[in-house]
Amino acid sequence: MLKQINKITIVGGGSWATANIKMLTDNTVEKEIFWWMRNAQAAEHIINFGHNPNYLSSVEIKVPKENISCDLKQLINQSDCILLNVPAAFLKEALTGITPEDFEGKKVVSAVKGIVPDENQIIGEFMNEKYRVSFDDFMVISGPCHAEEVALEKLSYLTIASQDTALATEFASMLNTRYIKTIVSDDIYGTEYGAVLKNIYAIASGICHGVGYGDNFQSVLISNAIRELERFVDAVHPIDRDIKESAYLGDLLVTAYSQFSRNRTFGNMVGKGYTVKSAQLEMNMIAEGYYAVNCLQQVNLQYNVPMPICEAVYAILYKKSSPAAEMRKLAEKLS
Ligand SMILES: NC(=O)C1=CN([C@@H]2O[C@H](COP(=O)(O)OP(=O)(O)OC[C@H]3O[C@@H](n4cnc5c(N)ncnc54)[C@H](OP(=O)(O)O)[C@@H]3O)[C@@H](O)[C@H]2O)C=CC1
Ligand SMILES: O=C(CO)COP(=O)(O)O
Repeated sequence: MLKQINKITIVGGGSWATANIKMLTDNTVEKEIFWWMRNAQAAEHIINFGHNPNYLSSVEIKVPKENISCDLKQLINQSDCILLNVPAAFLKEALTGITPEDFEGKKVVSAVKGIVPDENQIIGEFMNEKYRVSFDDFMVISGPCHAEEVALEKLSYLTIASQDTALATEFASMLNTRYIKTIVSDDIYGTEYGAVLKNIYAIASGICHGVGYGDNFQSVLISNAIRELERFVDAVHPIDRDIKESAYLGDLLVTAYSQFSRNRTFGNMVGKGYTVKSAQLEMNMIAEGYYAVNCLQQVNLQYNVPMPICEAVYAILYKKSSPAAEMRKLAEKLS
């Protein structure tokens, strides 16, 4: 079958974008990679020294110098596939000046694990509604995988989801390496919402740790979290899915327990008494779950799924509820 993807633009300059660049350029399937980031100084540094100065700086960047730019429109127009990798809260800003025509005939991949604020849409819905990207041309990269472990070439598994599983299989073949294995799925909604929710549960896990709960309680929290996640994705998009698969349970586990998790680290700081603002300032990175829990409250107005863990995190982050008191209340609702 004719190859559909030949030229890929990665949109974003953070850790996960850097890790995606590494995977795509370590993989030997023929393709050309372009890289957009908003930070001109960082782009200049990468062009001169071959390393991202701000994120995963040990990774050697093998993108041709002339393919790294801050001009997104030009890069999109040169590509047949666009991989979105900025945090959801900044996606609209990153796409300023880009029109539906720019995306015409292109494949779009989301490596974002968040909800677009105000629109309260997952990335597939947002790209479909605002940029007329058909769900048949849309893919999601997810699964339990921290950028830091990709940098260390630790064996990791990614799930590529699309309605068009032949397209997902083609894209997956461009990520496989000695240290990356890929799984193909057709569950865009479950994969996107699963990734959004696990970030919120990782914040809950961090908060619990921060206020002093131990491993025994953590495991009860996470076993309740996977049931809450399943209730929600089944309500939004009821298909036959096994929530124990790596894209759902696996991603929840790695984010809730890993030392590398931004969401867990952020929650831990909040549990220890940092304000939301000071925790955010302390981290050079973005905890998507902070934005997502606010959007999710809105989305769930349609579905009314019982979500006590999300509600507790929302109350702590947005209503200034005491983490210790909120977790004590939550503990009464877990089983
Ligand atoms: N890191 C990981 O292991 C994984 C991350 N993801 C997902 O990838 C997405 C990107 O996250 P990640 O790469 O980790 O991000 P990081 O936390 O590593 O970096 C933050 C990114 O956000 C950008 N940013 C910060 N503030 C602003 C702002 N005000 N306006 C515009 N952009 C801003 C930064 O740009 P700048 O450098 O120019 O400030 C940078 O690109 C998220 O949805 C995340 O959930 C998914 C799987 C794994
Ligand atoms: O999605 C991730 C791991 O699969 C990354 O999670 P964090 O953003 O919490 O680091």
